[in-house]
Amino acid sequence: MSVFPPVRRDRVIAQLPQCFSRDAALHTKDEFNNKVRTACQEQRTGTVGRFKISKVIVVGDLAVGKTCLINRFCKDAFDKNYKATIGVDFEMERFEVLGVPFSLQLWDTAGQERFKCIASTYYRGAQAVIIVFDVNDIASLGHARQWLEDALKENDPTSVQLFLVGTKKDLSSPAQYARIEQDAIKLAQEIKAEYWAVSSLSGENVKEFFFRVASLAFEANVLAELEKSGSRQIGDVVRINSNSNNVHATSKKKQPNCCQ
Ligand SMILES: Nc1nc2c(ncn2[C@@H]2O[C@H](COP(=O)(O)OP(=O)(O)OP(=O)(O)O)[C@@H](O)[C@H]2O)c(=O)[nH]1
Ligand SMILES: [Mg+2]
Repeated sequence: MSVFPPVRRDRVIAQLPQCFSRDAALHTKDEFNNKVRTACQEQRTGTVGRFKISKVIVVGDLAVGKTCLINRFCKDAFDKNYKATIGVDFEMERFEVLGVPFSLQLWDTAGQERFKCIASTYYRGAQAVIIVFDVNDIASLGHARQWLEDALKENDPTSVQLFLVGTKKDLSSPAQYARIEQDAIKLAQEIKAEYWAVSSLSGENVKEFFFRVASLAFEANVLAELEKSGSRQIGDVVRINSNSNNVHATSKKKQPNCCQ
C-alpha cells in the first residue's frame, strides 16, 4: 500500500501533452512511446512509480519570473511584488502518468549574482533543466547559454532534458513577442532545448508546460528503467549458461591485440 496520499485529480496525465512549438521540441510524437505504454499497463516500470523522484532545476536571470512560474503551477497563485529568492527553494509535485505515480521536485534557484554560488550547489542530479528568460528582455535570453553551461557543469549533458521558457508573455504585444520568439526558437534548436512561452500572471500555458515536463521526464525514466532491466536479463542469461572457462574465454577475446 502506498504511504502517499492519492494524486490530485488535476495532476493525472493520460495522454502525452503536445509541445508548444514543433520547431523546437524534444520530440514531436503524438503519443507516449509504445514500450512505455505497455510497461505501464503491465506494471513493469521498476523504480518509477515507487520511489523515483525527478529533480528539475529552474535557472535564469534575476526577476525573470522563475518563482512566479513555479507558484502559479504549484499553488495557483501570483504575486506582483518581487521578492528575490535567496539561495534555493523547492516544491514537490505529484503526478499520475499512464496510471503510474510520478513526482517532480522543482528547485527554484536564485538569479541574483550574490546568491548564485549557494544556488549552484543544488544543481547536481537534475534530470531536467528549465532555463527561464523574460520575453520582454532580450538580455535575459542572451544569458541563457551561460545558465545552461553552469547547470551542465554539475550534470551529465547527455541525459538532461532541457527546456527554454519565455515568461511574462502578457506584457508583450504580438509583434514584440514574434520578434523575440524567432531568436528564442533559434537558440532552443542550437542547445537542443524545448521552447515554451508562458504567462504566470494569466496562467497561459503554465499547466501545459509542467505537464509536458512531467511527461517527458516520466517517459525518459521508464525507458531508462526498461533498458536497465533488459541488460540485467541479458547479464543473467550469460551467468546461468556460462561456466567459468567460458567467461574467461569471452573476457580474453576482448583484450587488446598488443599483448598477444
Ligand atoms: N506581468 C507579469 N509579471 C510577472 C510574470 N512573472 C513574474 N512577474 C513579475 O516579475 C517579478 C519577478 O518575479 P520572480 O518570479 O520573483 O522572479 P525570479 O526569477 O524568481 O527572481 P529571483 O528569485 O531574484 O531570481 C515579480 O514582480 C513578478 O510579479 C508574468 O508572467 N507576468
Ligand atoms: Mg525567485
